Amino acid sequence: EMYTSLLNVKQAVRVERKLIDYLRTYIDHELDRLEDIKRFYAKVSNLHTELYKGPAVTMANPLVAFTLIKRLHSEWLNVVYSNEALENLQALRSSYEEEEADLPNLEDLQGAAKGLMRLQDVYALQVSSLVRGRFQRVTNGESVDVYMPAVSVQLSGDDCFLVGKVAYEQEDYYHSVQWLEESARLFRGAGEEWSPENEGTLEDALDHLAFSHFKTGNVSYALSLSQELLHHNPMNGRVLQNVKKYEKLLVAAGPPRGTGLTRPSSSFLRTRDTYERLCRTRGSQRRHFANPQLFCDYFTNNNPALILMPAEREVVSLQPYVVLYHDFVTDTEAEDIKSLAQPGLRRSVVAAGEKQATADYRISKSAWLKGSAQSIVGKLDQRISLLTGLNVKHPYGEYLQVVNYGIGGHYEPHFDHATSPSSPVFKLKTGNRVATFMIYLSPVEAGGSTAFIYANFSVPVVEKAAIFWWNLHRNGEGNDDTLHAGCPVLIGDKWVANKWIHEYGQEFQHCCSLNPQE
Ligand SMILES: O=C(O)CCC(=O)C(=O)O
Ligand SMILES: [Fe+2]
Repeated sequence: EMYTSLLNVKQAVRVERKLIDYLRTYIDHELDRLEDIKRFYAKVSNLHTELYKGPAVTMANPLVAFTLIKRLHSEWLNVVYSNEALENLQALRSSYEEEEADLPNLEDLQGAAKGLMRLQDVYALQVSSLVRGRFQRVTNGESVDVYMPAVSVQLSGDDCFLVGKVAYEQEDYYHSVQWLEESARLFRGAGEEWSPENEGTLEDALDHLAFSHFKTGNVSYALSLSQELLHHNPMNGRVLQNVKKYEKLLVAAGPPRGTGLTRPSSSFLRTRDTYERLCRTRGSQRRHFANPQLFCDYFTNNNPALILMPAEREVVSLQPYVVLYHDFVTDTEAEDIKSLAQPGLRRSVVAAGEKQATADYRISKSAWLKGSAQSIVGKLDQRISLLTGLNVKHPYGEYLQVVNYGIGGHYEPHFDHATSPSSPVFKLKTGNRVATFMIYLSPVEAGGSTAFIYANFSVPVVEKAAIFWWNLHRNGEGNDDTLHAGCPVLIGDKWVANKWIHEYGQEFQHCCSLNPQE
């Protein structure tokens, strides 16, 4: 599950570097082999142009006759049946196989492709721009850059084919049409040139594209693509059948209907539009001047420990109550926390009934850090306690959960608190998650904001800052306004750390109330 954490993707670079070395060795050996063959070729052809001009004369020489017979009996055989090519290839393959455990698998490829399609959707990116290495969306009929990458990578026809095929296999023709269209265009542009690394061909792209169009109701386009395919391969029986079928359908159906290209439905359609709007606009926070109750200050919480080093507090929202503490951690602390977490990173899970399971709606890896009182984790606990006035010691606070997002990594709208009595949140026997304290351990170049769906605002990632909110009303009921999400990371390597604080242990710090409004 390499695609679920950018850290693992970075590690994959090292594997490819080794493969490059293996391929260099292979090429060198093959070049040596070809040199040897060329030398033999030159030797024999020289003999024929120089020595054998008058055969009767030359063969009278027993040495010439002997070497001819020897060559024909053994030298040619050794050259033609040489095992060297196979040995070279086998050496390459066995080196490659040594790295196999560290190579991405099919699930990784599919996960990465789905990540690209997620970014396409959430940020309304144009596929035709993406394949040119640009992150653009159409606004008022014009392509505008959402982000300008420092390095731009173009996609090949085969790259697009693979993304399109992942969509196609999920019967998601909305995406397969767009990606296969680009694939066919790029394959056409590349001409008939064959590349050994490719998985698909123009024919494959046309085949999948035609069927995708047929499935979305565009029969006439499906027909013309199939005809184009037959032009390249007139003997493809299946496509010949399809052409007949499409022609019949077109006669029967009369003039074409509008085609139905709609995005596949998801589990959270109701909040999807708001979620995506909040992710797209970095400036979707409310304006401070619009509400004087939203302010910035230096906060000490009346605690002597904070008087000399007050926290820079920014009240972001009142309902739900959300605050940002700027510069909550130092660069070194953030780096240390990330390194401590690295060995323990595992695919993130979500509550599924009483159990926990992986899900497409949360793409990241996470690790739990216990840490003693003297450790960095302990120091952060202390600082969280000072700021929030809450008891964060285990089991009143959960261990620190460090999260690293993957390709298009995200966490769709959810509550941090348990919404069912059977939730694993209650395993600690310290009640529900009353509050969330989340630290942004890295900057993110684009995307990755934290969006509050019902409250209608989003907070962009602020490196080294921490965000805090109450999940429960004072009467213990969950506050629905805290429905929130981690937007897909467009560009960057996003790391956060979650500290979830429970109800118990706070009796003197955070008083209960029966008023459901508080
Ligand atoms: O990464 C984010 O911005 C939000 C993460 C989150 O909500 C969570 O981990 O529960
Ligand atoms: Fe959350």
